[in-house]
Amino acid sequence: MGLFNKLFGKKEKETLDQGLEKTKSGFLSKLTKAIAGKSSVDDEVLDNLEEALVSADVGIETTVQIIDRIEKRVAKDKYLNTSELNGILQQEMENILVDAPEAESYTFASTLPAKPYVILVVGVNGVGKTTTIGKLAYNFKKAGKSVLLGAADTFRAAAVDQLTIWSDRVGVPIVKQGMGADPASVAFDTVQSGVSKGADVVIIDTAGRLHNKAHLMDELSKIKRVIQKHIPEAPHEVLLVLDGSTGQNALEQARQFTAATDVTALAITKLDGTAKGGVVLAIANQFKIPVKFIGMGEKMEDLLVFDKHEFVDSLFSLENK
Ligand SMILES: Nc1nc2c(ncn2[C@@H]2O[C@H](COP(=O)(O)OP(=O)(O)OP(=O)(O)O)[C@@H](O)[C@H]2O)c(=O)[nH]1
Repeated sequence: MGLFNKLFGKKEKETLDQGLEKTKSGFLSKLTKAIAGKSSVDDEVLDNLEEALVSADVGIETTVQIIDRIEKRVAKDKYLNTSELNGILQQEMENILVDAPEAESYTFASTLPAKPYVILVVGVNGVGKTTTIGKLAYNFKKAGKSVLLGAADTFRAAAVDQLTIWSDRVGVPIVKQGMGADPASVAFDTVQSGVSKGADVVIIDTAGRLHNKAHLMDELSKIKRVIQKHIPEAPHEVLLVLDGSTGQNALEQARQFTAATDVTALAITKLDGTAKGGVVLAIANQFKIPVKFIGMGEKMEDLLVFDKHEFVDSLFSLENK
């Protein structure tokens, strides 16, 4: 994503490097062990690489694909030095990560493809959905955009309260109704207000109850239908928030949400402080949905626009600068 590289400054790289420390400490030590003292890429090297990837929660399926690609590129028993092999592994890990179609790529600062640009945020409770919405609002606002939030998670009073706290903290308006109100009605009001106020970005929070797929599907499609009464092309983004620290469980949530609605992008949170950062590769690869944002901490500044090159590069970098 050339578009994002410009925005990936020293500060972002530091946040990424620090946040991924746990993931890479396990990964890199196994990687080093896999290659150390080897003079050729034999089955043992490949087995050890496989172990390094699985231990970082890249998941069996994706790991096997990466190893297969490496095997195809590297003639068996051919000598490669450590940096050559690292380079190939790094490239193949990047290749696994899907890019958003050019038309759907955006940064906080770039001109958005629609006005208002409507982002519907989905995900189960506790994954960091509200925090991510707050961080998105902060970043868009900082880039000079007007933002409106919609509290369509009306199932729990706490969800509306929490979103209100973020709207105050960031200084952006919020549309809400009473607890138990119809989520679709809140979404309708929010988009209507966004249109009449000329907002650049409308971000709508939804309830993430997973106990019943049919229910989730109905609720999300109803929300979409009412939004489309105002803007037929909206929502422009359905952003699924997943908690990266739950590793393979996040994959299960992705499975359920992608079955219930058309998810267009992923935000993976809580990658700081977990050794399971490789799950980003597993999720992107398995669902072929681009990761657009990653959460690297609880503060407003801790949401990064995902850059696959920088992400993989960080997994391989030995020390924090
Ligand atoms: N370390 C870390 N914590 C995060 C991140 N994102 C969110 N959190 C924390 O995770 C917890 C849950 O976040 P919420 O935003 O409240 O989660 P939610 O999905 O909206 O859940 P409910 O509000 O319960 O519906 C909070 O304590 C956040 O501060 C992140 O990227 N890193």
